[in-house]
Amino acid sequence: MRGKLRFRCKHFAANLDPMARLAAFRVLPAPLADLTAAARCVAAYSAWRDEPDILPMLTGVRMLALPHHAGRVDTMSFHPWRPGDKLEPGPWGTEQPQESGETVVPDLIFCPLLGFDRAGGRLGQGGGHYDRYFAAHPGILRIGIAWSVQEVDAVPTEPTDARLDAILTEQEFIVTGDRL
Ligand SMILES: Nc1nc2c(c(=O)[nH]1)N(C=O)[C@@H](CNc1ccc(C(=O)N[C@@H](CCC(=O)O)C(=O)O)cc1)CN2
Ligand SMILES: Nc1ncnc2c1ncn2[C@@H]1O[C@H](COP(=O)(O)OP(=O)(O)OP(=O)(O)O)[C@@H](O)[C@H]1O
Repeated sequence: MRGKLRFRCKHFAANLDPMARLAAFRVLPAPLADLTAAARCVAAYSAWRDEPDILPMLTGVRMLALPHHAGRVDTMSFHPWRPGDKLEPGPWGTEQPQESGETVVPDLIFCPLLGFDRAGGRLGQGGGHYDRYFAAHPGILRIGIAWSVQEVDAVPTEPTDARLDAILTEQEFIVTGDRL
């Protein structure tokens, strides 16, 4: 399923009309705009490969944080980051903030994914990094970010998978939990 979804995502992104790409993920829908405005800290990610770039849409938030790996390890933390701050390659190939020693626990996490379903199922890159973080911090709201073509009927779930509260695509805001 990961292979199929990577392929889908790559070709969808490559064939996106430039105007559609410009318009995608530019404005937060109302419930998310209110939540991010009220949040002390919002976590996002630095777009990798064909992932949607959501950072331009989040310039107004009080504090932004990005995922950080101290090494090729299971765990992940979040470091405060300001637009313009330097990013460097992390141990898994994604870009991350420079080591600052400063970690923060966000109130809301916008997370990347490979696949999602309408029950809040999420398929990630396979490291279990977000799942472990969600398990350790169950109170944090989890909003998946995806292109609409990343939807599948049912993501195969494991007991350790944490369900998303909602998913935002270039077409739709899908509420999947009862926390929003
Ligand atoms: N933009 C972005 N940042 C992110 C994630 C993500 O999915 N997207 N992550 C989500 O958890 C974490 C990084 N975790 C990752 C885990 C595995 C692979 C991975 O399989 N990468 C390569 C192989 C890398 C290798 O083995 O050296 C690949 O896909 O080919 C990538 C990221 C934190 N930051
Ligand atoms: N809370 C957890 N505690 C311990 N192991 C976990 C936990 N969550 C996931 N794992 C393990 O991590 C591995 C990868 O998990 P999974 O396939 O769900 O990753 P993913 O959701 O695709 O990746 P990611 O969350 O990094 O985007 C699996 O072996 C899984 O059992």
